[in-house]
Order: sequence, then C-alpha cells, then structure tokens
Amino acid sequence: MTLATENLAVPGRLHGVSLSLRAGEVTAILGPNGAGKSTLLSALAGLLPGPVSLDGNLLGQLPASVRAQTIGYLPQSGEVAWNLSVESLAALGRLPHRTAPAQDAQAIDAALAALDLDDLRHRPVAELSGGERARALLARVLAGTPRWILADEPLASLDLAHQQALLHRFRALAQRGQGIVLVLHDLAQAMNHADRVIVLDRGFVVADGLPDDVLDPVLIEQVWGLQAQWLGEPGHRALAC
Ligand SMILES: Nc1ncnc2c1ncn2[C@@H]1O[C@H](COP(=O)(O)OP(=O)(O)OP(=O)(O)O)[C@@H](O)[C@H]1O
Repeated sequence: MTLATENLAVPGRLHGVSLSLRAGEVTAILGPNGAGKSTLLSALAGLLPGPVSLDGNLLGQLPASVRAQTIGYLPQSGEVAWNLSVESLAALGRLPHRTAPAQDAQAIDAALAALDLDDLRHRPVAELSGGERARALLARVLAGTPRWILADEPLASLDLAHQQALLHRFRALAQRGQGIVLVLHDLAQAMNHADRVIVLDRGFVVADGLPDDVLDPVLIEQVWGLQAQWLGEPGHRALAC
C-alpha cells in the first residue's frame, strides 16, 4: 500500500520531489516556513496537479469517490464554512461512503470519542475554542476511516495532553495499517513519534529516512540555522537549542 510521487514539481514551490510513502507508518514532513510542506501534502491529497499514485494507479484516473474514501486530508487552516454542530461536522466525513446509518453513527461516535469531543458533540463550531475546533475538524477526517490520513499541522493548536493523545491515536491507526502523514514543526515530536521523516528546504527534499538518522544536529543547523542537541532517551528525546 503506497502513496507515491515521481519528480513532482509545482513552479516556485516544489522541485522534483520523488517519494513513496508506506501505509502502516507515521511519516512526518518537516521544514522551515515556506519550505513547501503544505504544498506537498495538498499535492499528495490530489488537490494540485501532479503525478501522484495510489498503489500504482494515478490519483487523477481514480473515481473521485474512491479518492475521497481513501484519502482524508486536514488542511492547515481551521476554517469552517458553516456553523454546524460538532457532530454534523464529523458526519461530513461519512459523505463519500454509502454505508448504513448505524455504521455511519458508529464511525462518528468513534471519531468524537477519539478526539475527546463527546461533551461537545451538540455545540455549534462557532462556539468552540481554537483547539476544540481543530479537534472537530480532525474528527471529520477520522470519521471517514480513510486508508491515508494527511494532516497539516494537526497538533498546532492543541494543549499538551491532547497532543499526546492524538500522537498515540495516530500510532494506533498506523498499527492497524493506515498511512499517517503529518506536517509538523516540533522536531522532538517527529523524533519521538514518527517512523520516517522527510525534510523539505526551499522546495527540495533534503533528507528522508529514520528520525534518528535524519535529524542530526548538522542537518538541523543546515536547514533551520539552529545549533541544537538532543537530550534524553530514545522515544523521549527533547531538543535543546
Ligand atoms: N497558492 C499559492 N500560490 C503561489 N505560491 C504559494 C501558494 N501557497 C504557498 N505559496 C508559496 O509556496 C512556498 C511553499 O509554501 P507552503 O505553504 O507549501 O510552505 P510550508 O512549508 O507549508 O510553510 P509553513 O511552515 O509556513 O506553513 C512559499 O514560498 C509560499 O509563499
């Protein structure tokens, strides 16, 4: 099960990106502001033109319904166009499916529980805090039970406890065979929770591999311009700058 691209170029934004992502793994896409992370994620989701393939089939040639069932995409912006309830927002994740109401309800309940939204399920999204709204938007993605979850900075506005819970949830989903692709800024989260990291700089992939191999102080200084060193034990590392 792969989501792959070959020589992907978006003028001025991405240059000759080739990679093959594997389901069952948590992949973190890292890089400074403007490096091209969101552009890459939206291209992988099929939202920009480019040669992206799912298990060898070009995304553009797959029916829209199959793409929508298979890839769940969480954009960086936390905007919600309509003032739906949290539950109704999550239910939008079921639209690509034609399953029985009971099955839909089960998927929605599971997504709301996973995001700690049970108590907020009837609340209009306009009356949520930023972090609550971010969790509600992610619930929509989880409710769709997609094989691939592509999430752009899903942890950005969450408190520490919800960040940890979500990282563990992503791990559990990967263990069940889903492909998890996260744009992150926190290198320690990538180091501790990703199976693979891809580092972008000015539109180029400059590193791709195991977190421990890729995120060495030399690369961090080269890409982020920071002198840093890792502290702590594997799985619980912290970055001192
Ligand atoms: N719609 C667009 N049209 C043209 N250029 C864009 C567009 N969106 C982003 N860019 C530019 O493309 C480059 C990559 O942007 P992108 O949003 O992919 O970066 P990013 O790595 O996700 O950054 P950040 O960490 O700030 O979210 C930037 O130089 C940005 O200014």
